[in-house]
Amino acid sequence: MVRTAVAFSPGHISGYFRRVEGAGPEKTGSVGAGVVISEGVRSTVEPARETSVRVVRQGHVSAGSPLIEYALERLGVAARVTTECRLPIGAGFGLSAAALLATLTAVNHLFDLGLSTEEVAARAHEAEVLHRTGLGDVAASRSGGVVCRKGPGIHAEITRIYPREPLYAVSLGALPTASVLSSAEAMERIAAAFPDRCPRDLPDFCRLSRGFAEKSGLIAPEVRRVLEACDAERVPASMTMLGNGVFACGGAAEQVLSPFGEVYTLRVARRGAYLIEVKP
Ligand SMILES: Nc1ncnc2c1ncn2[C@@H]1O[C@H](COP(=O)(O)OP(=O)(O)OP(=O)(O)O)[C@@H](O)[C@H]1O
Ligand SMILES: CC(C)(CO)[C@@H](O)C(=O)[O-]
Repeated sequence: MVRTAVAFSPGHISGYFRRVEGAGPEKTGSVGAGVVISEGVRSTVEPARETSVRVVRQGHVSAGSPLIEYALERLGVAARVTTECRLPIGAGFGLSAAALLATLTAVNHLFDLGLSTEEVAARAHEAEVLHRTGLGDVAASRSGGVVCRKGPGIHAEITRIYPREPLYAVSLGALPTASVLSSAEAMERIAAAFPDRCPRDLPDFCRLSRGFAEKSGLIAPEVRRVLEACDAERVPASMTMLGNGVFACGGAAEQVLSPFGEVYTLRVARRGAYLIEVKP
């Protein structure tokens, strides 16, 4: 029987952020706030002669993931990797970071690399920043909660609160993170829109995020229509950063979002990436 390791990492919805450029990927990232969510990525790995990645979502399989391939090469290992998720990719659910954290957690055990959880996160963060697929998602998804990141990278001070109420989200399509992070103009608008405080609770997170989204100029017309429907029912809501999607909180949110697509009911995660099993 082939030795196999399986791990899971929660995803992360970023509500507002500001890029922080440091000397090298370790000190580069973002400050901001987001919610680590119960849904994420499950990764199954087994040793192989060459690395290959299969990305499975709702029965649909695609091949390849440059950032996972990069991270495994840096570790000097080769594995057959299968990632599985329910949420859509590229839609602002932080799945690139979750795929990295889950895969590297599994690989660490599969090959007995002896990396600490901090080293696993450092390598995932490096791959994210270099590929421009995220800035603060790895730091957030290392643990659970509604997070407020006060510095860039995985060593920064992060506060976490754990509300029990769910968050609801719909996706209207992908918005490749790299396309926004590569635009100097978008980064300037984003920096000017940054609300300089941490959220008190989930509704406060939604409101601070909305103020940021409005000023950032990132809201596409189809996202605007959903936000207007939320406003009409006084449901606090904002845009998933960075995706064409909306998250909302409060009892009426599910009903208000439902005409616009599949509504995901998301719990605030209680913990970060973890190993599920190693066999045999
Ligand atoms: N589940 C996954 N398994 C493997 N690779 C993934 C997965 N999700 C994302 N990726 C990698 O990340 C790239 C997309 O990155 P992007 O940052 O746009 O998506 P995301 O992380 O889902 O969304 P966001 O960062 O906007 O929250 C994909 O091209 C793929 O290489
Ligand atoms: C850049 C970003 C919005 C992409 O999901 C996220 O990584 C963040 O908040 O830094």
